[in-house]
Amino acid sequence: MIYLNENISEIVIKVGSSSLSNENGIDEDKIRNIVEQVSTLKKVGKDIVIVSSGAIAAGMAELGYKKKPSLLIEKQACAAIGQGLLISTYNKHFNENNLKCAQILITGEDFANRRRYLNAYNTINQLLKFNIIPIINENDTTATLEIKFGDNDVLSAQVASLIEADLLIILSDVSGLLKNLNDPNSIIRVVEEVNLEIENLANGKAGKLGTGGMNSKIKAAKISLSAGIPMVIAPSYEKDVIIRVIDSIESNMFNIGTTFIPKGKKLSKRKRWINFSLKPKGEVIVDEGAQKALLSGKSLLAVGINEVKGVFIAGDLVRILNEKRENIGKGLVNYSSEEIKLIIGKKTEEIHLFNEKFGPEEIIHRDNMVIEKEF
Ligand SMILES: Nc1ncnc2c1ncn2[C@@H]1O[C@H](COP(=O)(O)OP(=O)(O)O)[C@@H](O)[C@H]1O
Ligand SMILES: N[C@@H](CCC(=O)OP(=O)(O)O)C(=O)O
Repeated sequence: MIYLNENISEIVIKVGSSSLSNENGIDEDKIRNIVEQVSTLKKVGKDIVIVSSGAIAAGMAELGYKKKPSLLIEKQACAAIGQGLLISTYNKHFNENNLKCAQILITGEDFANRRRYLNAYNTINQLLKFNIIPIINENDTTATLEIKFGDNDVLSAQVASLIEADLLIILSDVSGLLKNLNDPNSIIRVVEEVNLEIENLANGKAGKLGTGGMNSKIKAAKISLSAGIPMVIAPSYEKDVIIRVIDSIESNMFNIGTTFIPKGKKLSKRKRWINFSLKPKGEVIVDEGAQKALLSGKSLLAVGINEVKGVFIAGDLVRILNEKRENIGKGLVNYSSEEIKLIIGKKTEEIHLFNEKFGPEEIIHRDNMVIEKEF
């Protein structure tokens, strides 16, 4: 049965390396199977964006690697060799189904730059209008460790959040999130909150061909849920898995994979971008009064700041910590670390007295702040 509910019209499908390759490189049968399911969904009017791994695995096979190389530069070379092969395989099978696909390669740096982030959004949207299936991968050849998304699970959740998709499906080589890796029956069917107990289930290792492992799928779930988007980790090897996942959500049966259901408050798109696409460049330590003000939704003023750490410029993201060094949240600063040091603990009137050029009174405006409150 094909799901026709209009509520789920935009779907991001992440395909892990093990779901499309084997020790000999790209596994055409696996790709054909995914492409055929996507084609079925396109016929009933769904918009599909694929986030596909597999470039490194494809390149490894070409170079005769038996296991994943450890050096980043070797992986980058493998990805450069494999990415073309990967896309041409998708292209061949989509063409057989009278569909076209497009390649998009992005890095974490692209998403950290708001203009490029919005450009990515516009391009994906235009492709969808053209009825073309965007196939996104991290640009492994240019992404170094500091600017990497790290894995495609997180990238797929960022993409789902960017286009405000209705559903994110992560296809992998496991039946879902397991309590015990050796017992497929220990699957958790529904997760409503990604708490420590859930985070601790991920054992930190990826499979032979994968990169992110379960850790990164849990990180992806946090991003997806903060955007109000349900996410399902599902077994790519099950017949008609994508269509069954959609059915499982539609019927509230949750009978395939692990479904993460959004329950909490949804963050605005801008706050999601601040929270998940940018890396903090420093820290501000605030006093108790400021902590209270921030938790009740106010902006951060100089008077509540005790200390500044790191070197940053206006517009950078910084962490906000309390006096016990517990995390309160993050925000974009209106001033550099050097400027803030000059006005720490001062009231706005005092600051204006000695520097009339002083701009906005907020060091971090509440619209540019995300409260995380991990204490
Ligand atoms: N609690 C868990 N439940 C299921 N899989 C887990 C868990 N903890 C770690 N894993 C590992 O995560 C792997 C899937 O991630 P990964 O190898 O990155 O695959 P993919 O290429 O599909 O992203 C599984 O094969 C499994 O070894
Ligand atoms: N960008 C890499 C994939 C990295 C990755 O996250 O892999 P996986 O854990 O298999 O989804 C590639 O194309 O090989």
